[in-house]
Amino acid sequence: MQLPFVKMHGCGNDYIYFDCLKHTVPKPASLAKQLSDRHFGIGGDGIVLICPSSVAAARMRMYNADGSEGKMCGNAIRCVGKYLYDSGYCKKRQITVETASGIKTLQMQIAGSRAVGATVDMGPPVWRPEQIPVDLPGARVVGTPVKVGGRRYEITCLSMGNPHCVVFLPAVEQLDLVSLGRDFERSGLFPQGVNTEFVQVLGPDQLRMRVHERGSGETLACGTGACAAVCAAVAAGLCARNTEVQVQLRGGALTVRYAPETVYMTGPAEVAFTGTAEV
Ligand SMILES: N[C@H](CCC[C@H](N)C(=O)O)C(=O)O
Repeated sequence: MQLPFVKMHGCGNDYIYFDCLKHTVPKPASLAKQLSDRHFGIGGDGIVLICPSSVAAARMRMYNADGSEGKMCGNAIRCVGKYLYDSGYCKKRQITVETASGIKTLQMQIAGSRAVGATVDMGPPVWRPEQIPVDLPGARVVGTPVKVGGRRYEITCLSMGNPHCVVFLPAVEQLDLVSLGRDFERSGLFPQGVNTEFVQVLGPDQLRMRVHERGSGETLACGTGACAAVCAAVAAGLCARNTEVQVQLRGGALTVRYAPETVYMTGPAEVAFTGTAEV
């Protein structure tokens, strides 16, 4: 079966998008594994289905490269908004998208007849959520001491609709994220897996971050991860609340504001190419 797709990315966090408002995608989990392969498939961090919704402009379902389904994806939701706007499904500046972690509201950034990015109301963080049972001696909301891969770290765990573990380090560029990310995944601390962010504080409104994502490994950017990093930095007193924090990632920069009642994430959404997949 031939299925049209659009390859889009947010700061290099790239997914293969299918318009399920028109088409049906069979076995999305196995398709995600097949098409995400950067040698034998199209290549990507996973796939995203843009589906009908009775409560929003559309429903986003995203699958990581290993076929596991994620509950929220910050970079992908901006691209879903772009697709809905550019294709004429929803030619409005404010677009709602239903996700497995609730309905999110996007304010689209428009250039000419196309959307180029969005500010997303991501909702407030959930501290020490049930899917991250890090109940250790001395466990605290910020900076719980743990031993992973034989080394000591202080971790801050929270959910942005998906589970995150934030680790502040003096430098992140030289880290071996493949083995470090795998150590955290295999630590036994996170039975449902976790997205781990390694964060270097550059200033009160600037962070540098690398991320090892649950189900995809190191990605060039992670929208929910950037939000988790800023919330953890505010909780640790490293950034100020309600300040626009620039989060530098390998694939570009995101702006995150941890406001009194919610978290706003602003960033780009870009089309790389379109095509047809044989599924
Ligand atoms: N790997 C994540 C989903 C993708 C999140 C990330 N790409 C983002 O932009 O938020 C999970 O399984 O929870």
